[in-house]
Amino acid sequence: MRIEVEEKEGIYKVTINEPFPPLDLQFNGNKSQKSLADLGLDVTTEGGYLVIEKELHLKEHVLGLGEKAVELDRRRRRYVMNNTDPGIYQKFHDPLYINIPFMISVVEGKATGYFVNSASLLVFDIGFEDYGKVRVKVPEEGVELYILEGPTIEKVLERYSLLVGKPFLPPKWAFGYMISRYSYYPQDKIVELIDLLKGDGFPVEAVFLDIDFMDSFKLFTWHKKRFYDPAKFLNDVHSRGVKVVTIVDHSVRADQNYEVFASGLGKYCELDTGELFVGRLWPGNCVYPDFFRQDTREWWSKLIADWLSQGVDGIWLDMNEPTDFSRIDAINQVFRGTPIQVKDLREYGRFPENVVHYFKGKKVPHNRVRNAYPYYQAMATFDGFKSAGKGEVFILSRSGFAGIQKYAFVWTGDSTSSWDQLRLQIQMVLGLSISGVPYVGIDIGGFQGRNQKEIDNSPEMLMRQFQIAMFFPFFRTHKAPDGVDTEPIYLPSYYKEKVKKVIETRYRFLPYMYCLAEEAHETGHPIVRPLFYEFQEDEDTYRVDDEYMLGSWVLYAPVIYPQMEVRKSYLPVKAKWADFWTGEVLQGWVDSRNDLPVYIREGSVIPLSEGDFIVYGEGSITVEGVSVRSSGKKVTFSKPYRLGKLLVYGLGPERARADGKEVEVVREGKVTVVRVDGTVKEVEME
Ligand SMILES: OC[C@H]1O[C@H](O[C@H]2[C@H](O)[C@@H](O)[C@@H](O[C@H]3[C@H](O)[C@@H](O)[C@@H](O)O[C@@H]3CO)O[C@@H]2CO)[C@H](O)[C@@H](O)[C@@H]1O
Repeated sequence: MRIEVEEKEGIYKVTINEPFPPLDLQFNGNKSQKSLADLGLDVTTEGGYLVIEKELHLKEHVLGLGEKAVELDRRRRRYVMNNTDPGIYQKFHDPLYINIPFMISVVEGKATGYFVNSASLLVFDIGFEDYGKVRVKVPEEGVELYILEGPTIEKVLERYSLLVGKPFLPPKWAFGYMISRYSYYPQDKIVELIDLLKGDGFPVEAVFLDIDFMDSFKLFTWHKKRFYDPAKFLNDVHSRGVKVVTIVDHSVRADQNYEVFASGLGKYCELDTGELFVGRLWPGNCVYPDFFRQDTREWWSKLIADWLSQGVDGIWLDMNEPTDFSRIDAINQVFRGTPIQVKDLREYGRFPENVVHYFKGKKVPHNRVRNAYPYYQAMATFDGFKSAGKGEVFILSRSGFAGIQKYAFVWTGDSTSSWDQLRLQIQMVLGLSISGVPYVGIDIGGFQGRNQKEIDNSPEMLMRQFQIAMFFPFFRTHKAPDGVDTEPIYLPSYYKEKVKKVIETRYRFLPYMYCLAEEAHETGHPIVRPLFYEFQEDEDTYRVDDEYMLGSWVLYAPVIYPQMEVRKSYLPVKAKWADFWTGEVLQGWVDSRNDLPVYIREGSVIPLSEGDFIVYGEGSITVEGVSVRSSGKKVTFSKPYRLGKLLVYGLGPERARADGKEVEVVREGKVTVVRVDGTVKEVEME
């Protein structure tokens, strides 16, 4: 076995034999003096597999690996990395849509990252098969492996994003409330729905069009009756300040009279015999672009650019694991009319094994690179935005691989509206965040309609889903055709008001969330974070995965149990916290009776809507190019700033002066409110 180790700035690259990596990472390291053993690793071969091994310490935490329907600490389980459309999933189902071969190990407070640059079916066994070992099975003869030094989890993520790519910077509207349904139509009803929502006081930033907007599911077409005048539709929606995002699957209808199909011949996935691979998806017989090919990506980018140029604002890439129904349809066909029901067809929703791609001048079996398909599709789609001259990019992708953060938002797919899944959805979102994907969210409302007994269609459940998602970067309601309506206007008044409060609170924190998006773009830091990200040495935080942080300064402990009156939450003891609503200063295990338990960490300067700021002790932040500093007694802006109110937590002032002039100071509970409402450079408090 040939093994080479290179190093550069805290990153080690281990090359084993002759790899064929899916991502071309520009590393350029120097030859390292360290051996594999010095890095705590061992590599062996076992029945055609490479096996990478390391010790699993008794008090080690293992994090990451993308979208996994389990607890955030991945110990004592085996994970399969193979992008899959599960149709429906519950906790512990594996694999799901997004698989990222990147894990972070934390041993005695010291974090180290491991990234395996392979898009084939890897198996990560974290102390399951062998109690004291982490073993990664690679079905290849050669592989590229990167070890990323910490010592903090944050530093590992910074190094990972330097290596694999930094998150793109989305437009501000992407963080607002968006509506979606499988499927909204006809066009006038959508406009009416937007008016109803807005009329009831709900903001709407974007509307998503699911597959029924197309003519016979042909990509880049409009259904002639349902969208009788697309230009009018786009104009009607835009004139209401709302963006339009359309779904674009990877399935091109195989139809000689369909221009897109004809224009792409020679660029689709093939079988190893050289024949075109004709599969089945929503359009019936269809073909799939081979996104591993440069010429396919260029062709696709042009299609995307043309589509966007009519005024479409965003693209939703669905089914891009990639999924194909041909084998599922064939199996169902065999048993049609019999009492036999095949229970789990998930395995068969993937491309057959004899599909090949043309990648970097080689003919490669699909399974060797499968997990990177959505990455290359998203890359080509992103380029489409650029060639259309769009200043803003919005892509939502269901599947993903390492690097998807450079191009897209992701969400957790076809979730279920059940109590069990409330906690699971938080875990899945945080699991993705900690795997380098900051723009993530869920189907608020739970996608599944009425096809399972666990589904809870109660207003309380819908309200709780809005609540858990309050600070998730992606914030969209979406539902299957047979489910209840999830837009909040359909809720009974008590719950409607509660959801309004969630949306208002989210919008209140949007300026802060956007600062975090900028931080993610510059550094690779996640927007929502598990508690252990901020408090790596606090062992309690590794088992608390029903709370999350928004950046470093806001902790949120959503209510996830039915009829819960008191929410017990953990506020890490290394910091001091103030209840956002009351200003009460707290620490450790606390009880909250509030529906939205939000806590502010000491040391924060947090921009809110309407030019307001929270200040709690000494801290700083940069918002829209203005850097804001608080010494606890004085808040200074680097440029004149139109300030609304300062909400001062902790010890409040008796008197305040803005640029030397006395201003009003009032108390709201334990929060001191300094009202300024004007352009200032400095506010002093006594
Ligand atoms: O564009 C329409 C929606 O497409 C996605 O969801 C589909 C999913 O990918 C399919 O696998 C399938 O799932 C169903 C499954 O086949 C069936 O056995 C049963 O278990 O129910 C599953 C869910 O209904 O159909 C889904 C669409 O119904 C995408 O994830 C959605 O967001 C899109 O709205």
